[in-house]
Amino acid sequence: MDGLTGIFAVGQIILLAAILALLFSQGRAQQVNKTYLNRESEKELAKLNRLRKISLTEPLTEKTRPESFSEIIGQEEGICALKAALCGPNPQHVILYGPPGVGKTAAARLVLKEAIKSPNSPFTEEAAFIEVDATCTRFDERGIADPLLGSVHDPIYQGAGPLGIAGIPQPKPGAVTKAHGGILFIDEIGELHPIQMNKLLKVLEDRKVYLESAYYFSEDPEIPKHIHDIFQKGLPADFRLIGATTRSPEELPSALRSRCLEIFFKPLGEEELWQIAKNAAEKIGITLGRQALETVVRYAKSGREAVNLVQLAAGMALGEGRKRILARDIMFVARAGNYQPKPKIILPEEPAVGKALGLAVTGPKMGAVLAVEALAEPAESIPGSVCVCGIIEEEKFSQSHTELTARSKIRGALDNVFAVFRSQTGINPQRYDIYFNFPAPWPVDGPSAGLALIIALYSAILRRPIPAKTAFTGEISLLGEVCPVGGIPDKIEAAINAGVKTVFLPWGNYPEVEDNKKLKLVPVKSVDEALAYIFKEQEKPAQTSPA
Ligand SMILES: Nc1ncnc2c1ncn2[C@@H]1O[C@H](COP(=O)(O)OP(=O)(O)OP(=O)(O)O)[C@@H](O)[C@H]1O
Repeated sequence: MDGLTGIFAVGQIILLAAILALLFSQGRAQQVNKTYLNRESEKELAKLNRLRKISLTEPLTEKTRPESFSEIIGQEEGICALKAALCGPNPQHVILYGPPGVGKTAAARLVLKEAIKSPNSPFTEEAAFIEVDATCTRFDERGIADPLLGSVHDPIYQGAGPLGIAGIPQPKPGAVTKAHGGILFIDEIGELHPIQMNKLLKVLEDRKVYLESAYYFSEDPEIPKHIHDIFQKGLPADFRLIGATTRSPEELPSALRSRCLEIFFKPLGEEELWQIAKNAAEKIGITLGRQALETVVRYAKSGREAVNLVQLAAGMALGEGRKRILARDIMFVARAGNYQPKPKIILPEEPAVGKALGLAVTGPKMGAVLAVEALAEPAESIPGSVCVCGIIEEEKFSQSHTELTARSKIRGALDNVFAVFRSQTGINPQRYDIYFNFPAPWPVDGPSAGLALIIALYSAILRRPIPAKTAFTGEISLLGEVCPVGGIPDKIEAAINAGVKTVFLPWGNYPEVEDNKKLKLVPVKSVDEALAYIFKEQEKPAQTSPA
């Protein structure tokens, strides 16, 4: 018995010694490991600090970035609306629409500072401005990673740390929580994945984010209090959203649009691009001659392009020891960057047969002047042919899951034009071979070209010249009425920029027109009236401002 006890005791001692040896070797291994990690970390830190000591000069893009609203050129209306939306006591969510590079991001970045200055603003000095680009917000449908909305790091994942080892899920706040109390700016919001868009809408509604995890149990006493709190009450996400997009409003979900104030930034005109280029050159301490500015304006389609041209040309000039940018520097940069000169409509200086000017809208706040050419020759056989170039022939649209195809609106307008022409003049247009051409850089559509079309047709068949620098907009009905159309303010602005001197427009649109001295506006109720004023030179009282 005693012998057995002795053997047992010896065994216990050996076991204890083995356990102690194991623990010791583990402890030592950990110690070695820790020392190794510390040494590696120090090396990496030293490398990082060396990198941080290296710094290049401030990029020219940074130097030319607008620092106040007054430096954002040509967007006074948009900025005024943005301030109204965000600088008052009840800030609203906003969507900024507009073509690329016209100052949307620049304005969004400045508005929070402006709002904080306002005495009754709910934004405090600490309010955050968080910027996210929807084209690169990645997410995982299981909610493992979502830098926009927040995610949960579940204990099954590697690197879950002490909480993970203890089986505790860890919530990670996303940009919506980081922006709490401030502004979340989502650039290119139109590109947001539909799943994220829906989740974002829910956050806008609740003003908090609810996170979920299969590893969360509300009864688990091991889970720390703050994690219970997050899973049960959600993470705070009370911010104001500014979304910016180059898409048109119809392409954005209506649920988002209905929650936001929609603000449109306009494409920049020649004078504005001129000013932007001039300011950019001043900011980087270089001069830009008149010819160089003219070249910038010819090639730049946006504020960003104007600034980019100046910056690169400045690099060239400085490289050659010059403090002045020449037109040839801009030309070189434009050619190297494959910039194409902007299509520019050349207005006829003299009255011309068969050449009318139409007014179009190519997007939100984007008006354009386009030429409408018509040629008519007596046909060899009746009916004569009709040839139309430069228009959209057919339109496709979906309705209740059905794909429909319709004739384009301009095709319909053409049919009305022939019918009205015949009833107005008694001349059968089928006795002619008729050619229409729209020499625009994009395919033309819409019923508002009706008035320009009938004027061009009348001029071509009756060989009557159309007055120079005169543009027409208006839909015509089968009975010859000139009906109201959309986009009048933008069309008028485009007409002024192109050098048009007289615009014929529908009487019904006249009240929308703002007072202006740069253009003669002639409102008409019928085709008959328009033809009379243009071709029979009847006196129409000139009106330059709405009655
Ligand atoms: N209206 C403007 N006035 C002054 N500078 C401008 C203007 N528009 C653009 N710029 C210049 O171009 C740069 C880029 O503009 P910004 O990022 O604001 O354009 P954006 O409309 O947000 O374009 P995107 O839709 O491509 O993001 C600005 O930092 C500024 O230097």
